[in-house]
Amino acid sequence: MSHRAGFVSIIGKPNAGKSTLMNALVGEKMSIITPKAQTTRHRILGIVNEEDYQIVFSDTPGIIKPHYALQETMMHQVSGSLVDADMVLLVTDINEKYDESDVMDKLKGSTAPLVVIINKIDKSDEETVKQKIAYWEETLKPTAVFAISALLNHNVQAIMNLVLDSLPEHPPYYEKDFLTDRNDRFFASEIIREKIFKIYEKEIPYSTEVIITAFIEDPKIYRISAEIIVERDSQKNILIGTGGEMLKKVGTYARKDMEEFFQRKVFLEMFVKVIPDWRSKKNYLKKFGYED
Ligand SMILES: Nc1nc2c(ncn2[C@@H]2O[C@H](COP(=O)(O)OP(=O)(O)OP(=O)(O)O)[C@@H](O)[C@H]2O)c(=O)[nH]1
Repeated sequence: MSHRAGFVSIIGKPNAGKSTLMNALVGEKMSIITPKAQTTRHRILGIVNEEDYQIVFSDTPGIIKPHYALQETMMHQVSGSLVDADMVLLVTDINEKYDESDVMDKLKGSTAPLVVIINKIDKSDEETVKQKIAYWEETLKPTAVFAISALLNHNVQAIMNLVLDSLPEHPPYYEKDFLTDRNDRFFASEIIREKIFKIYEKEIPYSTEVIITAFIEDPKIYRISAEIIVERDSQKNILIGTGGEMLKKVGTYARKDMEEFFQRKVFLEMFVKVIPDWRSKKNYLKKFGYED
């Protein structure tokens, strides 16, 4: 029996709904989703396996003009995901302005068929949807344009059908029981990071990195230790909160999500550590896995 396989790269501006779409396509909560921009820092693969095909979706960080070293490595990951793509899904937010010039720049290097996704139509009206479809057809001359709501899973199947129709004949790229290229440690740290993005304001989430320092898999319980890295003492104080109250909240929510994700009881301990300006230091970025 013939087998088809390919890479589908999901790109777009921060907050357009890339992670939500990937999760809807893959059907698992793989990429963390929060209302704040730039949540996704790494390229993450989500793999859909069936007997006769394998689709490798890759969710990427939102496209921006980089201001510090961490953002530079994030942008390299976007370019990397375009190189081997068999199809590119450009996700746009229907309620955002038309300026997508940095996105267009990134696309210049790509020869894969381009599909424009107009997302969040649940927050719009028919007339605007029509205008946006016309705008994207005219501007990018894509292979197709879809108007969807990733959040409500509206019209997501139509994208899936097109992806399936276009998938080239190829043996599987990954083992058929592989769902992602990331391990349990990665998801544990992403779950903690998601809670930090949800609970804290302003610069705290962007100044934070989460390192899993221990992950012990006992048959009945996972024992997980994490270090939360911030850039300054003042951030450490905010993160911990009066009497440790805020950090406790992070821990409680994160543990609940981990228990659901891993289908195990979880014991979670967290420590906060200051590394001044880690986001601008190449050696720390490398250590934290941001190397290209
Ligand atoms: N109303 C509505 N909200 C959506 C939809 N899709 C995503 N969102 C919301 O938009 C926000 C951003 O979604 P994400 O999926 O994290 O966006 P992203 O493009 O991956 O963001 P970055 O990681 O910052 O690049 C979240 O609050 C989502 O719930 C949609 O179809 N409709």
